[in-house]
Amino acid sequence: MMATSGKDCGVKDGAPVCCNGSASANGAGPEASPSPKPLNGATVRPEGFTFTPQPTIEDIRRMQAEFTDERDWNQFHQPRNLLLAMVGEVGEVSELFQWRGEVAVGLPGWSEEEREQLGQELSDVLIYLVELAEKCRVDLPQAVLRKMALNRLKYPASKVHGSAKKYTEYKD
Ligand SMILES: Nc1ccn([C@H]2C[C@H](O)[C@@H](COP(=O)(O)OP(=O)(O)OP(=O)(O)O)O2)c(=O)n1
Repeated sequence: MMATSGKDCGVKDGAPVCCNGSASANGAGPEASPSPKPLNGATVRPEGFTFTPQPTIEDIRRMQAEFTDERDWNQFHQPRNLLLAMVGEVGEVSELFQWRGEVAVGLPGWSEEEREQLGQELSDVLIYLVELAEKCRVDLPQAVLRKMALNRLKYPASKVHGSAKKYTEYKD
């Protein structure tokens, strides 16, 4: 989703917190992106890819709400409808990958048309996900922060580094 670099999120007093950092924008692929500066010893990814900071998840919620209101479509956009619509769009993303071999980061060999198609299908998934969260009254950005804090607790880096095992497989 909309990611910003320069944010350092964690848990303080049992609650997820985020420290402000400057968000960086580039709006283009790896070549146009300056390498992000290391933060708190974090690894700098060699490809240096970041998202642009806008639109935020709230921006997307508002734009889709306007789109839906203008068409009198809320009657069709109940939670179950949105869930099924989102799953259908996930299927459309899958179609782009289904008959290929392993696909490497950056999608080498994909045409511009295929990349554009992927961007559209991923956007459909996100749009329906955000509206589903809205209609279920889930504050998605805050829910994500809490979930990522839980993930860090379940998977301490010092314990699971280099292993893809599920947390239930650890004995201690
Ligand atoms: N009832 C609808 C229909 C469409 N959309 C919006 C949200 C999605 O971003 C996009 C989905 O449009 P389509 O159902 O036409 O699906 P695709 O854009 O994927 O077209 P296709 O199925 O031809 O690939 O439009 C919506 O909010 N509510």
